[in-house]
Amino acid sequence: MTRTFFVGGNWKMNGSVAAVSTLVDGLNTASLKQGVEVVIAPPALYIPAVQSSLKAGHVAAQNIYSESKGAFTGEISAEMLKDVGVQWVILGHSERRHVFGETDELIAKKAKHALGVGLKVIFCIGETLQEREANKTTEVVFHQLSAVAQVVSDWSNIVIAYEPVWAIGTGKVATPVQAQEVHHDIRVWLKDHVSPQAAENTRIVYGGSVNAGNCQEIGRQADVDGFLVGGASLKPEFADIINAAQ
Ligand SMILES: O=C[C@H](O)COP(=O)(O)O
Repeated sequence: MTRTFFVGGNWKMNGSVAAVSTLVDGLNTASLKQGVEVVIAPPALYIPAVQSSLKAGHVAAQNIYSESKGAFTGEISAEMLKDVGVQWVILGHSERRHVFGETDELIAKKAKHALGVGLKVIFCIGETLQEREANKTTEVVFHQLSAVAQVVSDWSNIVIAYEPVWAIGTGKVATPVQAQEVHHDIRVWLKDHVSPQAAENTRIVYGGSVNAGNCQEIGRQADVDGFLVGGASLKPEFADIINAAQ
């Protein structure tokens, strides 16, 4: 099976009514390669605006809580996303893990709930610089994967985003070889711990300082099936990254 190239734009906590309109207009008028799955994750408040105006892609939320409804001030649920027609959610982003203290267990619970409701999940994993320097990269990402594998058996609606924490927003992009190595290890892990089909079919995308200048080479790696882009998704160069699809 061919894995459709996937490019996500995670706007994080950036934007305004005016900026959303400019960004979406830019994407709507850009010349974009066909056959690339584009998913934009604006701040939740701007989801309806992007959803109603974006032509060449779908919309994701940047987070959900693991419960359906109730006394959880400030949170939104998978059911609410489904209710307004959102298909995707990002879970396990390193900023959720490190700024908001989300654990592997909570992220797994959210993933199970989101998938059960019918959402597709962009599941982020990745090691810190300290962990990489201690040669713990695979140990860390395998642990993050295992937490979800313990509660989810069907990975067909999951895109894995490998995002080394040291590369996020730092300008220090992983080399193509570094990205390929970890993506390959993740694919082997999927084969051994989920199924050969999951290994073959699951998209594994790279995130961390992707830009128009480095995307071609990284995107060419055998086990890199796309990108999750932060900073550059807020700029016109995001169209070039989409067009780097192999
Ligand atoms: O979700 C996106 C990643 O955190 C990458 O962010 P960045 O492209 O700004 O490094």
